[in-house]
Amino acid sequence: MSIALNIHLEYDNFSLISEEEIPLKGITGILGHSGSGKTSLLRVIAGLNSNAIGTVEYGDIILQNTDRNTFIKSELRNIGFVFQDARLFPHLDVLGNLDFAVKRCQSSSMTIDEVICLTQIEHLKKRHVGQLSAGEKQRVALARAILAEPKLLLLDEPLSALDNKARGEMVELLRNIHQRLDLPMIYVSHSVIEIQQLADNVLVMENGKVIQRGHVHQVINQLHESVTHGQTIQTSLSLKIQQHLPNFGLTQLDFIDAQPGNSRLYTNVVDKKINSHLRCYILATDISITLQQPQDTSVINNLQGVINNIQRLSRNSAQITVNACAQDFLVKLTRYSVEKLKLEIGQTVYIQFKANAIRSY
Ligand SMILES: Nc1ncnc2c1ncn2[C@@H]1O[C@H](COP(=O)(O)OP(=O)(O)OP(=O)(O)O)[C@@H](O)[C@H]1O
Repeated sequence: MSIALNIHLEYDNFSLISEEEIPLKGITGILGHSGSGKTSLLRVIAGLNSNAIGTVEYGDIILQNTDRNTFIKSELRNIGFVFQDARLFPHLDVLGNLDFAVKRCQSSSMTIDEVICLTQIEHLKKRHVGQLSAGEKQRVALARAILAEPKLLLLDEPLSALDNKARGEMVELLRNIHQRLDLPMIYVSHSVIEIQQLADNVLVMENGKVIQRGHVHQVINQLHESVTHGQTIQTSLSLKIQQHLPNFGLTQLDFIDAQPGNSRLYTNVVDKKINSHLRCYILATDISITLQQPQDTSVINNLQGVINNIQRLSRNSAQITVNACAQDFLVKLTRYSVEKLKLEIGQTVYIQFKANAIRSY
């Protein structure tokens, strides 16, 4: 099932044109600069933008069809929305805010206590909204949205006011909730890392249009610097947890489809079960290239590969794509290094990166 959009929305200096099919499975990330139209698109889906012209279909349910004068009101769409600012009722405590949602949804199959447990806010029940941190407010907003039992949850930059640690915890929480409730989500952000860590499919927006779409790793590995907007290019991948080496503070990883032991990689110890998958990324600036197989090096990760692309990024830097173990790795080098090593397409090289270069939240 999917949401099918064929929409045109016009403001004075901006138009959103979207002919898109968004899968109602997994988490879809929408990535783009500020002002690219991400929120406008979410608002159209939620029924919060009645100026939009065209059709919005949820499976075979028509949510909007301008030609037929059909427009299902937002409150009847059964679509949850968590905004950038949590939008809680400031005069109520946490329970009061959640009770309010329960009263509006007569048929909730989850109890308020179950949702409180799921969103890990037991200790906040009696607190007033003014006594909550930004991350705590977002948990409560999430609990409130879940209590209404939406069939789809829209999240508009819910982590933008959080520090790095709280972001990591929220990403983990959102992933758990998605899995436990099998609740499709559309998640908007301008952070490549948030989208990389959370989304299964990604749409990239620019100037009111979707310019790129596909599986998360594929889209992120093809992002152009104009979209990453100062965020470093990265290799996005999922690796299998092979074993933990607690004495060294390391976890051994492998490519998901690789024969065991063929292509060992190491990262700083990760709290995940053996054989589970780690969604991770390596910044292009964290990988270096050598022409000979490194010997006696302190850099723990070394892979042989072949250069399959060299792209100039600026006057003095280039992005090199090295295919190693059937995975493309993106490497950012200075023009000086590219010329010094005489790098060219088809050449066999070795890439190397430290354990802490394999990052995840
Ligand atoms: N109600 C409105 N009236 C006029 N212009 C609007 C309105 N809402 C949004 N816009 C304009 O539409 C464009 C897209 O806005 P939108 O909020 O969808 O972008 P965004 O990608 O979500 O940005 P951000 O990441 O900053 O939230 C912007 O130029 C914005 O100024």
